[in-house]
Amino acid sequence: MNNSEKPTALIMIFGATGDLAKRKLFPSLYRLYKRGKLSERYAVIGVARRELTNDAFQESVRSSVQDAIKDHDGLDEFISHFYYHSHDVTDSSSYLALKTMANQLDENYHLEGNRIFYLAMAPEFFGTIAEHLKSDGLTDVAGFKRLVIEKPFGRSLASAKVLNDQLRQAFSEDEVYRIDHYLGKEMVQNIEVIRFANAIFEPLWNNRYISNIQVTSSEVLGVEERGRYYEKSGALRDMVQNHMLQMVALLAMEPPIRLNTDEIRAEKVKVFRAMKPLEGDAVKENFVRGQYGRGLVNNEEVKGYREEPMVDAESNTETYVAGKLTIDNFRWAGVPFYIRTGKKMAAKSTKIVIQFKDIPMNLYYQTEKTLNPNLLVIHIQPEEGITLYLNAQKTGEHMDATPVKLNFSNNCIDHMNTPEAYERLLYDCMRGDATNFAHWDEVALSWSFVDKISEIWEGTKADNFPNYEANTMGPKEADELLERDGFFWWPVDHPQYK
Ligand SMILES: NC(=O)C1=CN([C@@H]2O[C@H](COP(=O)(O)OP(=O)(O)OC[C@H]3O[C@@H](n4cnc5c(N)ncnc54)[C@H](OP(=O)(O)O)[C@@H]3O)[C@@H](O)[C@H]2O)C=CC1
Ligand SMILES: O=C1O[C@H](COP(=O)(O)O)[C@@H](O)[C@H](O)[C@H]1O
Repeated sequence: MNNSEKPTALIMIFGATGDLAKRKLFPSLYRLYKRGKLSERYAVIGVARRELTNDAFQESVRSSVQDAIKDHDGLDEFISHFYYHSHDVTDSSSYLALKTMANQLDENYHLEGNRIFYLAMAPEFFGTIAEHLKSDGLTDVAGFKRLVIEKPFGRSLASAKVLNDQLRQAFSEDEVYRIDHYLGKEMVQNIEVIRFANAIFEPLWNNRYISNIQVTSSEVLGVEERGRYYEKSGALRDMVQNHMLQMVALLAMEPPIRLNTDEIRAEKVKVFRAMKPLEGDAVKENFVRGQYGRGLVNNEEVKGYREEPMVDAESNTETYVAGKLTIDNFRWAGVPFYIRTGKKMAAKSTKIVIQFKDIPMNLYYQTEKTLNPNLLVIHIQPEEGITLYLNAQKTGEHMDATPVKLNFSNNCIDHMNTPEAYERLLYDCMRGDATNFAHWDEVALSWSFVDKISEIWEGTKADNFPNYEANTMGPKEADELLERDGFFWWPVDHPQYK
C-alpha cells in the first residue's frame, strides 16, 4: 500500500449524529478529500435513530466541517456523497432497508463492494450491530469489509473477550480495526522512526545507557459532560489501558525485522508479555491514583470531580494515574518506565522524556554543581517535535559545562499542520493498513495488566480523595514514586524543557 493510493469504499458510520462523527470523522474525511486521498468513488451512509432527510444530514456534515476547517473549497461536492438512514440498531427489521441502500450506492458509485463499517456508538451496541451486519447480508460483498471499533474495547479482560467473540462471529481479526487515536498522532508514529532510523539512538536504547523513561499525558479539561461514562471507567481504563501502554510498547519494543503490520505487532506484544504484572502490595508500591478537587484557574475557583454532572458525590473514581512499569527482558531490566496521566492538570501536554544515565565521572563539575543528564524529549502534543539536551562548554568558562538543546519542531519544518490522528487512521483503514490499530493480543494483554490494578482500587475506597487540586500536576504521592528511585518528573510545561 502506498500513500498516493485513492481507495474507493462505502463508509457506514453508525452514530452519525453523535459528537465523535461531528467533531472528528466528518472533518477528517473532508481533509482526506481535500488532500486528494479519497477517490471520487466514495459514499457515506450516516446511521442513527433520529429522523433526518439526506439534505438535513448533509447540512450537519457541512456545518461540522465548517466548524473545524477554514478552507471549504469543494464542500458541496464532498457532501453530495453523504446519505442518511434512520435506524435503531437494536431493531432487527431495519437492516434490510440499510442493505438495499448500501447496494444501490455501491452500484451508483462503482464502489467495487468495498465496505467500512465505523461504529461510533456506545460499545453496548457493537455486538448486536456486527451480528446483524452478517445475518442480514450487509457483509456479503465482492470487495473488502472492515469494521472500525471505537474505544472503550470492554472494561476488563473478561468483557473485552465477550465483545471480541461477538465481533469475530462476523469479521476476522484482519478485518477488525480497533481505534487507538494516539497511534494516529504524528509524533507517536515518529517514535519508531526516531529509534530505528538513527544510528546514534538505537545503540544507546537499553539499560546500559538509559536510566528511566517518563511518559506524561496531562489534560487541562476535566470530565466535562462525560461523567456517566467516566465514573465507570476512570483514568486507568480511559487512558492507561490503551494510549499510555501503547506508547510504552512503541518505546520498548525490539526492532521489527520488517516495518509491516504483523512484525510490528509481534514486537509490541512481546513488550506487553514482558511487563511485570502487579499483585497485592505491589500495586500500592508502584501505582498512585488521584482525583481532582476544586482549584483555581485564572483566579476563579473551578469544580472538583465529585461536583461534576453525573458524578457520585462520594466517587471513588480516579481522574489521575501515575505508575512505574517494569519490563522484564534483557534490554530493559532495571529501567523504570514511569507513566502519568490525569484530568484538570496544569498543562495540556503529551511528552516522552528519555533520561540517559549520568556519565561515570564528571570532569566538568564546578564544586557543588551537578551536570544535567542527557535527555531526549519527544513532544507529542501540543507541540510536535524532538529536543535533545546535551552539555557544552559555557561560553568563556573553560572548565564549566552548561546545558544546550537541539530542537526540531515538526510544524516549523513542514510549514503545515500535520494530518489529524483520525484522518490518518481512516486513510489507513481504507488502504487496509492495520499497523496503527490495536491487535486483539495487545488489547487482551494490556487489560490483564490493568485488571490487577483496578481490582485492588475498586476493592478499597480511596479515603484521601480528592487528593490533588485542579490546575496542578497531580498528587504528591506521584512525585514520591520517583523520588524513591532518585528521580523526579521532568516538567512538561517548563520553558526550558520545551
Ligand atoms: N466523542 C469523542 O471525542 C470520543 C468518543 N469515543 C467513542 O465513540 C463512541 C461514540 O461517542 P460519541 O460520538 O461521543 O457519542 P454520542 O452520544 O455523542 O453519540 C452517540 C450516537 O449513537 C446514536 N445512537 C444511540 N443509540 C442508538 C441506537 N439504538 N440506534 C442507532 N443509533 C443510536 C446517536 O444518535 P441518535 O440519538 O439519533 O440515535 C448518536 O449518533 C463511543 O464509543 C465513545 O466512547 C472515543 C473517543 C473520543
Ligand atoms: O481517549 C481519550 O483521549 C482523550 C485525550 O485525547 P487527546 O488526543 O486530547 O490527548 C481524553 O480526553 C479522553 O478522556 C479519552 O477517552
